[in-house]
Amino acid sequence: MSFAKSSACTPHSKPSVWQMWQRVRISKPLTQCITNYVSMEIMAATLLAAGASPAMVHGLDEVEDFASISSALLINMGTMSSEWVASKKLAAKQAVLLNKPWVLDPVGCGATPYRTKACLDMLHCKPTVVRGNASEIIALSGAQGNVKGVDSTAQSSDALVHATQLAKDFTCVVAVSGAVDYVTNGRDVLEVRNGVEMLTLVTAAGCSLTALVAAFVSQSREDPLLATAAAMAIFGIASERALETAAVPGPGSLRVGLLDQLFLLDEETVTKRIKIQEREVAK
Ligand SMILES: Nc1ncnc2c1ncn2[C@@H]1O[C@H](COP(=O)(O)OP(=O)(O)O)[C@@H](O)[C@H]1O
Ligand SMILES: Cc1ncsc1CCOP(=O)(O)O
Ligand SMILES: [Mg+2]
Repeated sequence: MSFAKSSACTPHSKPSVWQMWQRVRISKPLTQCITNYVSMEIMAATLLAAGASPAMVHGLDEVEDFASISSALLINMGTMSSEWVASKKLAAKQAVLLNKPWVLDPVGCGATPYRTKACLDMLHCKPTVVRGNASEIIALSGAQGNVKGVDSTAQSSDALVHATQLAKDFTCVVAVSGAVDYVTNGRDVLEVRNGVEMLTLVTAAGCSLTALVAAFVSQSREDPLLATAAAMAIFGIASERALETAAVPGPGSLRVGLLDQLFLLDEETVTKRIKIQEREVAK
């Protein structure tokens, strides 16, 4: 199945990527982000530009109540301490209790034993989706990876087998980003080929992407696999347009342009550029 030209939707077909995005733009889901100090501003800006309503709320005394009123929850392991981890567990538990989706970004998993254990603990709190770079997903699966802090040293294709196993073991969707993004529920695999390599030089680009996934998934509960791929494709297309239109083709302009393009992208551009394909896997 290719989604390249499939913007139309009949009563019996899946909603298109564009339609999934419009649900976000229309509903403006309140998206609670328990994230890291680096990403807070760009993540909030990304969600706003794409049509969602972000709130960066991580205080232990408040997270549970905030999770109750939010439509989506993003939990990011970037700059953590034991109090933050306690907040994350409380919020995730509340989301699960209220049947709300939550999305995990295991930033830097594998870098230290403390971080790896904290990410694993969160994985046991039943995320709807996990999105990480290749090194993080490999480490999360328990395999020995080559980790360099929060950056990946592996190819996304190397992490696909680990992503698939994690998705099966934890009954969730797992997305690995990279030159090709892979999104799997343990059985089906979608490949997303949108995006630009320079995103790896924009700090918290991946963090922001994961928050966007949370917003998309909250409005397309029936298909978290496609909703995750949709968010990744939209983010990738916006980055392509941002780099093409930048006065200075560097990470600074890409960062700003990405926000502008998330605001400006229209259906024709998305339909023309989208590169989501179902990967053929032996079943
Ligand atoms: N080599 C690449 N070519 C194109 N896009 C890439 C490449 N590497 C990463 N990306 C994109 O950059 C964004 C962030 O992914 P990544 O760098 O893997 O995550 P993180 O920032 O968490 O390490 C994603 O949209 C991904 O598709
Ligand atoms: C640099 C850094 N250090 C701790 S969190 C963080 C941001 C990581 O962002 P991303 O995972 O999107 O590259
Ligand atoms: Mg990351």
